[in-house]
Amino acid sequence: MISVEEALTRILERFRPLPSETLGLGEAFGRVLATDIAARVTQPPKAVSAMDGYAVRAADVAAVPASLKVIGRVPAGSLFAGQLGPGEAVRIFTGAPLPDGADAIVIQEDTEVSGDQVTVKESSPLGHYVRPAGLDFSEGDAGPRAGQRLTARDVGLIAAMNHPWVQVHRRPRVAILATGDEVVMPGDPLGPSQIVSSNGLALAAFVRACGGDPIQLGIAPDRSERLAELAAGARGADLLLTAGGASVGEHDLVQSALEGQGLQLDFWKIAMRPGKPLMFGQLGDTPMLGLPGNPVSALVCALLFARPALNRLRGLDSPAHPVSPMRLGADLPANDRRQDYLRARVSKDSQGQRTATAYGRQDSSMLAMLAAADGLILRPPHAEAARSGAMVPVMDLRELAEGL
Ligand SMILES: Nc1nc2c(c(=O)[nH]1)N[C@H]1C(S)=C(S)[C@@H](COP(=O)(O)OP(=O)(O)OC[C@H]3O[C@@H](n4cnc5c(N)ncnc54)[C@H](O)[C@@H]3O)O[C@H]1N2
Ligand code: MOO
Repeated sequence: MISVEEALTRILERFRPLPSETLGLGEAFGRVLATDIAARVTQPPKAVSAMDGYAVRAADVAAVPASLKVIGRVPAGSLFAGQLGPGEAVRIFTGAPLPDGADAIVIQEDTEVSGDQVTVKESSPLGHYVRPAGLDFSEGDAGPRAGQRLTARDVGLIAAMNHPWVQVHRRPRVAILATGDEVVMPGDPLGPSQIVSSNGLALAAFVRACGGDPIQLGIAPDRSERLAELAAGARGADLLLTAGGASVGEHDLVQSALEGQGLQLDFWKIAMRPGKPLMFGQLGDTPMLGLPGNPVSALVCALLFARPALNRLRGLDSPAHPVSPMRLGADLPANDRRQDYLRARVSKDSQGQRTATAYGRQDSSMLAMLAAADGLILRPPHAEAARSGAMVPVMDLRELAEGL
């Protein structure tokens, strides 16, 4: 058995960012930029008013009340053709360019209008309510960078920088193959000793949450030829995930069946719980992660190993799993040689201090508990017994995996 760290290092060595593609900005949310963005325009392009009111010369309204002659109006999107002279004002609206000669805005609430005269009741210092050209950014300024996952804010900024298209990394294509004679799809006829398959659908959802496109290869029965046939559908995918058949029983056929198809095994078995029988290798051009069949093991391994691989494929450079220290809510016994990921409830006290309490029974078949869990308490190999109140590392499932 190898350590979790070594397994992750060996997995990540096999993955490089996928090539980029050009996408309309409207489709780019959540994708990872392949190039740096620089502003193609200056925003705002000219000095503009930040309020509805009157463009004035600050000097003319230094002493109030001041009576000015309104010589025109300038809504947003137009330009005032003339020049504003002493004793004059121009009616102006939010976002409209300042007329030449004006250097301050008086908001309309501080004025009284009569005919073409406006009486200004409050003075307005130089530059008041004026947004100078380039306040937000100037042409050539740096925007979002290559390797950034685009948020709604980024999309807004890139649009404002006048880019209709962006270069983003292609989404990883992930083939998913569930295995086992005992599993059938939800809703299908269920034999007396059969159970409903959750792994394929859960992994596909997880792949989507990680920015990939899942390809369902179906459920392979425990027969090598059929398993190999279905796995052949992974050709062209960026990653093959199998679930089940990874362990040591005579019916655990994934390794032998795929070795018959040229699988180059890199490693098999990790000192972790859940997830010990995980295997990693290469089937043709496609890296393959053989996940254990227990639903919790499959998803925890996907989180620990498939997610960093997918992050690398989609151009993100954040393979590490964020882990934060939390207070332990109940005693834990000493650990054996497998690194443990204990499903736990996390609560927050009034000071925001978080406490993680492991569920009593930790069985890798218990999907309901995983779904209810807020976090995974990380117990390194041979960790000593820990008392309630001790600080322990926890992976926060609610913050972490965009949907695990
Ligand atoms: N003698 C040993 N037995 C086992 C060992 C071991 O070291 N020695 N390891 C155990 C561990 S740890 C795990 S984890 C499991 C993993 O086994 P497999 O990857 O071979 O998975 P299966 O045997 O195919 O299935 C395990 C379990 O999960 C259920 N399952 C499978 N597929 C699905 C699915 N699509 N949806 C829902 N549930 C699924 C299956 O019915 C089994 O109950 O091996 C231990 N055994
Ligand atoms: O991954 Mo097995 O995870 O210990 O049941």
